[in-house]
Amino acid sequence: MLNKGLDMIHGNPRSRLSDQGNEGLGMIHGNSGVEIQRPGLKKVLAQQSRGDLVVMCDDNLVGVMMGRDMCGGGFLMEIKPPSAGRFTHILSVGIGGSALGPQFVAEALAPDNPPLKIRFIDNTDPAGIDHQIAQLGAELASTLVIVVSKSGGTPETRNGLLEVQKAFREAGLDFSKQVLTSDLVLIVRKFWTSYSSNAVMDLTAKHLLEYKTEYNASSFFPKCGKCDMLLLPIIMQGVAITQENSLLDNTARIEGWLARFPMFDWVGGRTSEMSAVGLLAAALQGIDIKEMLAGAALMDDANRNNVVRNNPAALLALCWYWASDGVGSKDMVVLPYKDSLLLFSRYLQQLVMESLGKEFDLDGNRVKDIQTIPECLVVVFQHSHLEQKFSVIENVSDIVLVYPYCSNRPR
Ligand SMILES: O=P(O)(O)OC[C@H]1O[C@H](O)[C@H](O)[C@@H](O)[C@@H]1O
Repeated sequence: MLNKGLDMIHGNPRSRLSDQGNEGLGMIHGNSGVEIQRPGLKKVLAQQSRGDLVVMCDDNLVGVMMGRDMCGGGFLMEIKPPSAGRFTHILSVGIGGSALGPQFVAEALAPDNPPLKIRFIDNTDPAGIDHQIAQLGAELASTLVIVVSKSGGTPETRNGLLEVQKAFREAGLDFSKQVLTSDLVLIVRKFWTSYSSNAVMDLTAKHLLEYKTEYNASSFFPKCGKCDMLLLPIIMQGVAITQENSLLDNTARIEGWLARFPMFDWVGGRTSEMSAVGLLAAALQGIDIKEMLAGAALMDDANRNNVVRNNPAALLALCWYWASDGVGSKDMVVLPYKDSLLLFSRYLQQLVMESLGKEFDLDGNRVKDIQTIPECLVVVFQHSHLEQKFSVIENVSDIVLVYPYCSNRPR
């Protein structure tokens, strides 16, 4: 799972770089159609965690947001909404695998006061959607909407998007008109392609002006107060993360949304957290996505270990297999002791039940191995569970209990 998720950050899998000669490349731009094989990937992640590289995630808001100016000040690109000074909120619209990962990560890893606070519309309940929009109130004007759907046609997500667009209209904010012309998008893409290939590390005002001239953009680029870098004002309100040519992709393209991040068919929606689906929202909340990727790489290594007792995923699977007689005869109940892991069980539920709840295995054998993780059980369940165990019934062995824990709330 992790490997696929990690590979995703390198964009188009069609061409490959070998391990050799990768130093300094590190970040890969999706348009260049490059993928790094695993040994190279590890090296890249190590470099990223030293902070000397920029994580690129295709066409490429993560790259944009991660970019620092030469003097180490604010973002090189100043991204702002058309009707407010700066973005204050993200409204993420998606469901299932396109919502649960980012939700879990926001709950577990976002700083106490993130630069952008995130809200989710992940169901088609009209009252729930209205509630999220109403709570934004006037801050809708400073809200960046990210619409995530691998298929691009999921009705719940489409409903959420339509409701959000309606709310923008009613607030006098035109969702689609408030996006930038493709000229400047081109400039941004070209800029980052150059930056990411190390061709241009000494980006100066002059260099950016060349782009400005080349694409005849009429925007005014203010200078950074501390160095010579120019700030590119990017005006936008809507971002789509979806498969190319999906309904959502076409909508975003026709309506001229600023950014469209591709999702690839070989990445399962439920395992897409380490792709643009999870990384974009995380980066915008100020979560260190380089550390996320480095941590994922560590787990990826651990879960490839052939020695079962050193392989956490294999151990968990084996325990569950053993405890449920190999046929999923018991449910797994996940009790996070950490408040920050509250949504872990909900994320895991989708991951496991959708992956394993199949009638046939990969070889076409009938397995009907229906393994279940009941809906999000929080640690308070531990309280009632113990009460039940010690006072009412003796036997609660119809479930497998898992207690995820981490010593500190990561920052
Ligand atoms: O990302 P989408 O295509 O909109 O699909 C959203 C979700 O739909 C269903 O729930 C599928 O079972 C999930 O795997 C998927 O993540």
